Parts: sequence; C-alpha cells; structure tokens
Amino acid sequence: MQLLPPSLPMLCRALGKRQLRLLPAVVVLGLVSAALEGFGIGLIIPLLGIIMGQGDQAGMAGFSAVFQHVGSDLSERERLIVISVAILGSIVLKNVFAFANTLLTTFIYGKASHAIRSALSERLLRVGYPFFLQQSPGRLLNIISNESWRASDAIQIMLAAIVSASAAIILLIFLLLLSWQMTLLVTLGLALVQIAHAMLSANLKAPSRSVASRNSNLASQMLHLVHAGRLIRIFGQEEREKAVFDKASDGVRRAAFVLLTRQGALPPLTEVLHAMLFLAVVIGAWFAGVSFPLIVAFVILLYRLQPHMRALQMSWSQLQGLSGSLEEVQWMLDPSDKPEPPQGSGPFHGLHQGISFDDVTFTYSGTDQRAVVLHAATFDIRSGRSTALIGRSGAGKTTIVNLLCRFVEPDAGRILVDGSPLHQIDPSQWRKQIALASQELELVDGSIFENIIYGQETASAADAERAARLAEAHEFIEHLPQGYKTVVGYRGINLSAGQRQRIALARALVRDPDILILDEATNAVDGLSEAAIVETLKSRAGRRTTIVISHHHSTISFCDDVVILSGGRVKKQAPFAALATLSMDELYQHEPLE
Ligand SMILES: Nc1ncnc2c1ncn2[C@@H]1O[C@H](COP(=O)(O)OP(=O)(O)OP(=O)(O)O)[C@@H](O)[C@H]1O
Repeated sequence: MQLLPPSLPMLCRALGKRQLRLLPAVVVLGLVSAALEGFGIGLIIPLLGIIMGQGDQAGMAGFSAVFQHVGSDLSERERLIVISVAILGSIVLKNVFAFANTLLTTFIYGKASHAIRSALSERLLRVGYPFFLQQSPGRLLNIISNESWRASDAIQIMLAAIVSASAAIILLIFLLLLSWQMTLLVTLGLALVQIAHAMLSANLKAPSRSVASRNSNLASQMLHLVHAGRLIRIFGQEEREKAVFDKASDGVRRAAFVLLTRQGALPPLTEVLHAMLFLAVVIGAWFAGVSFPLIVAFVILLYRLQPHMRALQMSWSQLQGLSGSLEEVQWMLDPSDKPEPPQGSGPFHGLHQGISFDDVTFTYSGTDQRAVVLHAATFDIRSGRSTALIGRSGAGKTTIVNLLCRFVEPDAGRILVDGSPLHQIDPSQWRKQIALASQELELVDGSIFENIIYGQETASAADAERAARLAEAHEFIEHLPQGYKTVVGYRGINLSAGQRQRIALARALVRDPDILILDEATNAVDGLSEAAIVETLKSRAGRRTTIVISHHHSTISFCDDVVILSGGRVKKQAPFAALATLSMDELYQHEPLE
C-alpha cells in the first residue's frame, strides 16, 4: 500500500521553492485555529458544570480539571458570562485564523496552478521538434487544457489535507488530554477506518488512467471536428463523424462513471464507520463511568475531529482518483524520455562558402518500423546562389529542409556549414540567419502587420510594407478595408490560400535572411504574382543564399543550381542552365550520375 500520495515530488516541484516556504505558515495557522477550537470546546466543561449546578465534578483530573477550574474564584453569574465570552471569542478567533488560512492556501494554489501551466508550456517550447512528430496532438491538448487543471486540483487537495491534518493533530491532543483511554480507542478505530479506506482507494488508479486516456482520445476528435470542417462536409461524413465523436464522448462518460461511483462509495462508507466509532466511544465512556460534562466535551471534540479525519481520508482517495491526470502531467514535464532540442554553441555570423550534405542518412523515428527517408545524400548549396531541390512527391525535399532548420538531426553523415559541422553551431544563431516560407508554417491569429513582423519585432511599418511589396502582397493588403491591421483569423482563415502564402513570404523576407528557404511557398500564387516574386528572388543573387522547393518549372527558373532527388537519394546535382530546357517530368527522370 502506498503511504504517500502519488506524484508527490512532482506536486512539490510545481509548488516551487517560494510556495513551499509558505507551507509552515499553513500548518501554523491550521494548528492555531484547531487549538482555539479545542480550547472553546474545553470551556464547555465548566459551562455545563455551572448550568447543571455541579461545580466540582468527581472523576475530573489533569487537563479536564484545569478547564473545570477556569474562573473558579468568580461568582457563578460572572463565571458564566466570562466563560461564554471566552467560548465566543475563541470561535471568532478560530474563524479569523481559518479564513487567513483559506487566503493563504488559495494564493499558493493559484501560484502552483500557474507554475504547472507555465512548466508545461516551457516543456512544449523547449522540447526537440521530433516530439511533435511522435505524439498525438489530442493527447498534448488534453494535458494542457484538462489534466493540468486536475493537477492543480491535486495541489488544492494537498493543501486542504495539510490544514485538516494540523487540525486533527491538535484535536487529538485535546482528546488525549481529556481522556487517554478513550483517545486510544478513537485512534485505534481511526487507524482501522484509514486502512479500509486506503485499500478501497487503491482501486481508483486504473479507472483514473482510463479517464485520462479517453479524454486524450476525445480531445483528438474535437481537434478533428474543428480542423476538418470542410473535409467532413464535402464528403458527407457528418453522420459518421457524429457517431465517432459520440463514441469517444461516451467512452469518457463510462470511464468517469466507473471512477466516480467507486469514489462516491467512499464518503458514505467512511461516515458509517465514523458513526460506529463515535457510538462505541460514547457507550464505552458510559460503561467506564466517565462524568457527563467530560463525555459531552469529548464527544463535541470528536464530532469536530470527524470532518477533518474524513477530509484527510477523502483527500487520499481524491489524489488516487487524480493519479491518471497527474501521471499525464508528470510525463509531459519529464524531459528524460523526450527528444532533446538541438545542441551546439559555435558562433554563426553568416554563410560564406556554402552548405554541404555529406553522406546524410535519415529515418523519422516512430513506434513502428520506418523506412529510410534519405540515403547517404551528398550535395552542395553554394553561398549567394539559388539552389532548387526537386523530386517527386515523397522524394525527401522537405526532410532536407527539416535537417537544415535542425528540426531533426541526421542519423549518419554530416551537414557542413562553411566546413564546420552544423550540429556544433548554436541553433538559435543559425536559425536567426534562416527564414523559411512553407505551406506548413501557418499564420498566427493576429493582424497582417503582426504576421509579417513575427520573429522580427523591431521591424517598422515601413519594413513590413517593403517586404509585402517584394512578396507581391502590398497591393491586395491595401485593398482590404483595414489594410495592414486586418485580422487574419485562426491560421489565416479569413484570407485566400494565395494571400496567405504572400504574407508568409513577406514574413520570411522582412528578416532579409542570409539563407532563404521556400518550400512550395508560392504554389497557390497566380502566375503574374509568381513571376514578380521570382524577380524579387533573382535580385538576391550574389548577396544571399536561396533554396527553393517546387514542382513548378517557373518557380525554379531563376535558380543557379539544381539538386534532383528520387526516393531519398540524390540523383544529380548540376547547374540549372545545363538542364533548363527539360520539363519537370524529364528532370525527375534524369539519369543518375553513375
Ligand atoms: N513525420 C514523419 N514521420 C514519418 N515519415 C515521414 C514524416 N514526414 C515525412 N515522412 C516520409 O518521408 C518521406 C519524405 O517525405 P518529404 O516530406 O521529405 O517528401 P517531399 O519530397 O517533400 O514530398 P512532397 O513533394 O510531397 O512535399 C516520405 O516517404 C514520407 O512518407
């Protein structure tokens, strides 16, 4: 049986050093308010003594006798008033401290919840890019949007458990001081209830994991419905998608039902066990001939102890019920089983000679057996020149871009930049000199201006306009009612595909990058605009390096060199002029060098 709540170290890390330092204050406030409560209850002994006309009760000793003698030198009337005021005062003070504790725990809970979300976003931003190729977006979305909240709930439960434990300790001490025999009985009973509770709570882990995994599945379905709105409608798949979604949603309901019913059985069971214990103590005290005011004080203390004990036991089962969520959050925060971000610390101040792929072999990692995507690819990209990467679909062109941008790293072979291995260069310095325009790099939900200067925040409105002109985007932007302030919507949904591409190109050009990579970046742009864009790209010749991927002859017509790929192998590298008369199909079928 597990003695500590699951994922406790992760929760402590989420709390952070500063919040952890506040925990003793939570304990102290909990202890003080419980002590005040115990004190108030203890004063019931003399109060009842006066009311019942039993000034000096027989059988009172130790601590109960101390309470019994409170204000004994006063007249009975004065004593009644003083004790009543003291009881009321202790109740008021207890609640002031309890409220202060609520404020403190709410503050810590808020900070810790924020820390969890912040750590999750940090992990997503820092993890190596292959992570996103391996993981289901639904799972990631579910962790960020659902499980992180449940992990925050676990922190709140833990804080409440600390307060309950402090109160329980103090009330148990008061009980002990009133009667150690009865307290021994109570402690034994509570221990038995706790063992029963812990055994039943252990059943909650499996259903909790099942809820988390079904929530991931449901999140995937939600993403699909949001992203595939057009696809579903044009293929008339509404009914089928509805059925798939309902099944996923019902799966969550079923799993949650199992979890909640098992969890729901615990409070009534605990209450019944506590009631049995309660009665056993009262009857035992009566048989033992304990005085009435003492029994009343003991029973009231016990009664007040009960909710704290129940809360403690419930927090145990609640944490077990959240274990699936906690495991998911912990998994995402754990860097040990995730791809590392690219390493390297060497400086990069600009490309001088060129980039060489030297026997580069690469396979996308995954759970199943993957085919080799690049086979010992060897070719050069000359600095200040334009190189076209061409090949049939699936030939490995985008993979070369992924390797160049260091989204993935070669399995074998080397990429050399001016003769130095790329993996030794500081990735952020390297990426600062690269701009990529690709179909897969969507627009962000903001204005056109914000999109153009994304990643180049120092760019002015004039810089953005200049880049937009070069990308043949200025004219259409000017015709929009709000011009550069037009909001493009989620992934640029408010714009046409060609408009989106031109803004993405302007975003790449505004950086005036040393190395510009265009991966099918203009395939949705009309012929006239494309011709103008090609003129822009030509003007970079000699000054900047350009890599172009396209299936269109017109797009690569300005290039100096061409690299022809087929099935992950480099078939030929040649000056483009030597092959310019060939059509794309003829280029693709060009005979290998050997
Ligand atoms: N994330 C991935 N996981 C596994 N395999 C992948 C992944 N991305 C691409 N591949 C595989 O790698 C091979 C090369 O893909 P790549 O995207 O580089 O081709 P491409 O030449 O750019 O094709 P296209 O012209 O269609 O864009 C393909 O066989 C593809 O199935």
